[in-house]
Amino acid sequence: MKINVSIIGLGLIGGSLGLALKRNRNVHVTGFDNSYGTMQEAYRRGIIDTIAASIHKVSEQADIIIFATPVNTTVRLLQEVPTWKLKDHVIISDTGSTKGPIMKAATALQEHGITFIGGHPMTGSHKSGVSAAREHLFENAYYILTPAKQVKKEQIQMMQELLIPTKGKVVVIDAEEHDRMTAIVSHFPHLIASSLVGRLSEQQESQPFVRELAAGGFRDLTRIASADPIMWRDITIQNKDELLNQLDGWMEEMARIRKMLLENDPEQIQTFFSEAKNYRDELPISKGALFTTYDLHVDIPDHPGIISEITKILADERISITNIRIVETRTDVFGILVISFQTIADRNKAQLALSEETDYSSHIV
Ligand SMILES: NC(=O)c1ccc[n+]([C@@H]2O[C@H](COP(=O)([O-])OP(=O)(O)OC[C@H]3O[C@@H](n4cnc5c(N)ncnc54)[C@H](O)[C@@H]3O)[C@@H](O)[C@H]2O)c1
Ligand SMILES: O=C(O)C(=O)C[C@]1(C(=O)O)C=C[C@@H](O)C=C1
Repeated sequence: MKINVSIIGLGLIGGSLGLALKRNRNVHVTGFDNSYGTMQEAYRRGIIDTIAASIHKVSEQADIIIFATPVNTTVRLLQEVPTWKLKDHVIISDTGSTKGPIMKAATALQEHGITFIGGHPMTGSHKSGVSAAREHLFENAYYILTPAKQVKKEQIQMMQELLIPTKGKVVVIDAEEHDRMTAIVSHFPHLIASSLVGRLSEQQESQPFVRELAAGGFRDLTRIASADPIMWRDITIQNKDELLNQLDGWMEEMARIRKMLLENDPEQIQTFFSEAKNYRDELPISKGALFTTYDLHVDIPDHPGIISEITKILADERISITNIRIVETRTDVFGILVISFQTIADRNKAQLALSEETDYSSHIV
């Protein structure tokens, strides 16, 4: 018997989830999105098996319904759920970046005997929409579950089993704890990134050339400011209290930094940067598979045509590469070519092919 999963909202997360869940051939995915074009693309790309004719049709056959809509929309739709025709044993979940208001809306579902298990994959992108959806988005990333009170262990287990093909690390966390933790690691950094961009835009008025100078540092720190404003509007509204706590702490921190600048003590300034560097370097930052690449370093002789020689070997083996760059060209014999792959398997295959076809040594660092 197939498990019928319905996904509402087929953007980056809903689309990626459809692709990942369909790795289990026993899962049938029905999808609904309020953009018909999105549903068509999702069907064409094999993200969903069936397009639902309406949001109500999503629910009738579903064993599991997952909302992957912006969080304010999810709250609104959850309020409608008790009027939908549902299977008795249905489990409802979501992927929202905030959990407080969603779990509150879910309380009403419980009163109607409907099971709700909140969900939040801690991976994503500043890109949105179905075209950004990727099957391996969730690999190695934490996938948080926040079950409503009274949800049975077996139902949580069912949800955990459903998520196995995502290859994410499923953990159960209390919703309040979730919102406090995601405020510092995700939501507040988005506010800071957007406000830094705002500062640059302001300074550009008096110094038009300044935007041309924004290089790697500014780019890395502000990538997330390119994320979808509707998604971040909703998250900010829903996690307002935790964000205010973060902002208060940040303002105290900025006052300390101001004092440090005024005192201009080299030792104190170095300690400030050292402490941050040491802590940052030890962080187990999970990038989420979308931006994770697996690099192979190849020692290459410094002669023209070397890159095309190597890419031809990889192309003949049908190995896709996501990036290729020379990180070091030395005046002596060798340079280092770094080739990035999307999977470990591709990197291993490439290393084998290069060892068979060339004398260049390669290393995984
Ligand atoms: N983007 C991320 O990095 C990320 C990561 C983890 C979790 N999330 C959460 O996952 C959810 C989806 O985010 P996303 O990045 O996939 O957004 P997205 O914009 O890529 O996709 C949202 C989809 O929902 C559809 N939609 C909007 N209103 C709808 C409605 N009323 N009925 C049906 N479909 C509707 C949109 O057309 C769109 O296709 C959000 O709750 C977000 O907080 C996002
Ligand atoms: O990688 C990104 O661009 C993200 O913003 C992903 C990110 C985050 O890390 O803050 C954003 C929102 C989520 O709910 C989870 C992950």
